[in-house]
Amino acid sequence: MLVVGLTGGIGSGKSAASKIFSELGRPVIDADLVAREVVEPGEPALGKIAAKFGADVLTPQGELDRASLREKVFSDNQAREWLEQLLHPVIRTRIMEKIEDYQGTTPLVILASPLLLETDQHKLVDHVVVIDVPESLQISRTVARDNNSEALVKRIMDAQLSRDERLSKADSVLDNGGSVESLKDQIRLLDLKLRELAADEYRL
Ligand SMILES: CC(C)(COP(=O)(O)OP(=O)(O)OC[C@H]1O[C@@H](n2cnc3c(N)ncnc32)[C@H](O)[C@@H]1O)[C@@H](O)C(=O)NCCC(=O)NCCS
Ligand SMILES: Nc1ncnc2c1ncn2[C@@H]1O[C@H](COP(=O)(O)OP(=O)(O)OP(=O)(O)O)[C@@H](O)[C@H]1O
Repeated sequence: MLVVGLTGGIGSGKSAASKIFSELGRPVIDADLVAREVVEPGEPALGKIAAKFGADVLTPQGELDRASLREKVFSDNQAREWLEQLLHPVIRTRIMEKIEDYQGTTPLVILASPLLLETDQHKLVDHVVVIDVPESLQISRTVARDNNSEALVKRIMDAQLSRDERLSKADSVLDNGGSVESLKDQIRLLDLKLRELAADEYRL
């Protein structure tokens, strides 16, 4: 099975691209969703986060108050690094389990992750696809989507690889500076190429 990493900065279009891959029948593992699973009530990580940051990172129902934690970790690098050291190993293990579950059921699986190249998640994939947009578009699309200020989006981008560094590590690039239709066309072509790569791997 070919494991394809799909990465890009905040607001670059990973979710949009994942949806298109899903429509083509490709299974997608979404690292952002995994990151949510590992802090659900009852998970050990949630208790550790509450012990570190205090009860104001929990909602009255005892769930993680994501907006509150977001403000804290993207204004304090030490706090962000603490959170990453707690969560990234757990997220990686869950991702590995999900990849294992797909073994033998599909020729290729997509791992969509904002931090594929920033963490050692990239070691889990055979091919890196970078979805690329100019930084100005990353900011405007994220601000339009979320209830986040431009300043916060820029701080989140500062915690991620630069556009050039990310592009330098790509095996394939999707240009999402145009329409969703254009993205679809690129993904249909890329999917053919990935299927060939998967078939080559099978023949080896
Ligand atoms: C701080 C948290 C609670 C904020 O939650 P929120 O619902 O606002 O954002 P969400 O999780 O949907 O992430 C949105 C985007 O923010 C960016 N982002 C998230 N965490 C990080 C990080 N540690 N470093 C850089 N960018 C990040 C990504 O582009 C991501 O797609 C959350 O992002 C989190 O738990 N982050 C730490 C875990 C992590 O690194 N997740 C990234 C996927 S492995
Ligand atoms: N080609 C496009 N044209 C216009 N809007 C787009 C395009 N691609 C994505 N968008 C919109 O831009 C926003 C960001 O896209 P998306 O949520 O897919 O990014 P993401 O990379 O998954 O972000 P994050 O890192 O925050 O999870 C969304 O509101 C999405 O609908």
